[in-house]
Amino acid sequence: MMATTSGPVHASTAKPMFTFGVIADVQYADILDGRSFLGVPRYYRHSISVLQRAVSAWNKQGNIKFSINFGDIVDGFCPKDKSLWAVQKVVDEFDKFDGPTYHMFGNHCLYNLPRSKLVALLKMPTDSDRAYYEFSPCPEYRFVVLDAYDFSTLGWPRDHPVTAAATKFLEEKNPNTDKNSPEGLVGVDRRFVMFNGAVGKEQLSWLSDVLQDASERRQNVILCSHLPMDPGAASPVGLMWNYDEVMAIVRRYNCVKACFAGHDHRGGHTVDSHGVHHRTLEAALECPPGTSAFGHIEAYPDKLLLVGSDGMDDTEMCFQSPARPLL
Ligand SMILES: Nc1ccn([C@@H]2O[C@H](COP(=O)(O)OP(=O)(O)OC[C@H](O)CO)[C@@H](O)[C@H]2O)c(=O)n1
Repeated sequence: MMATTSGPVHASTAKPMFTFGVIADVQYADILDGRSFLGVPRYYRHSISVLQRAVSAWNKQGNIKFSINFGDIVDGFCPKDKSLWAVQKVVDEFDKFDGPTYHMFGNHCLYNLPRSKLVALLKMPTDSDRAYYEFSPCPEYRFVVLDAYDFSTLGWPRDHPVTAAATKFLEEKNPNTDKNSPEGLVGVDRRFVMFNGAVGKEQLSWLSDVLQDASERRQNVILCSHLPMDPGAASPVGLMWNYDEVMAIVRRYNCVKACFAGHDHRGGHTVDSHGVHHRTLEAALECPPGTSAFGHIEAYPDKLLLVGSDGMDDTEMCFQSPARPLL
């Protein structure tokens, strides 16, 4: 039995259908250690060692089918003339893993490089500049990777209509001169800061179509996003701007079993009122030298089991409604 924040995890005797690796917020930069805005130590050079340990553990385990990187591959403090080099250096480490890695955008990625460049560098499986996509590792499971900065002030060209619309939106929601500051905002309204973003209209409609199709196929869906989507699993200041709209779509179907995210570095876990698990993953960046935050997740027909390294809590996520046979 393993220790967890959410109760005891019972080692399963059954074989998982598949297993995948997870890591979040590497935020690598070739700079001296520093601190977050709130004073939490950040180890910019050590974070790539955490990734190296993750890849080595996944390869050693031998049955990790793919890995998911939950965004913020490099830090905003990375000198901009080194951004391309730093992203490539981290991608090269992921490439040492014996399987594909699925990436998503985080705010720090977008402080460094434009969206179009990142889509290519991160080899996102899309046929355009779109940074959201889905894949199915087996007939019973579907993964949806969201672009949580599709509607945001980050990453789009200055004269792009999304930049103008998102700037106006933030102006209406956040009265502070510094739009990264949540000062004066109360409760979940604290999420209306510039380092967050939203899933845009077209992406919402695409999500609804994917979930409809997954429901018809009786698939378990796992939503992946850099930004958390439930206040029980993250601090309000880390939430997606329109997490409520995304969750309203999720609740039209009952195929989504878990939502995974990064961004809020201390991590968290909750089960929402509809039985959906929300697990925010602990950040690689904030692991003191010699420690690590990564894990692998075993997928069963009726649950997910996250087995974490020292800095990532183990979590058993039992589904409220078990998977049914395919039609
Ligand atoms: N209260 C704050 C918090 C942050 N900032 C500034 O915003 C930029 C991004 O912040 P940072 O902490 O680096 O963002 P992360 O994505 O690493 O983490 C997100 C949060 O932890 C979510 O919970 C940076 O320039 C900060 O200085 C701010 O002004 N005021």
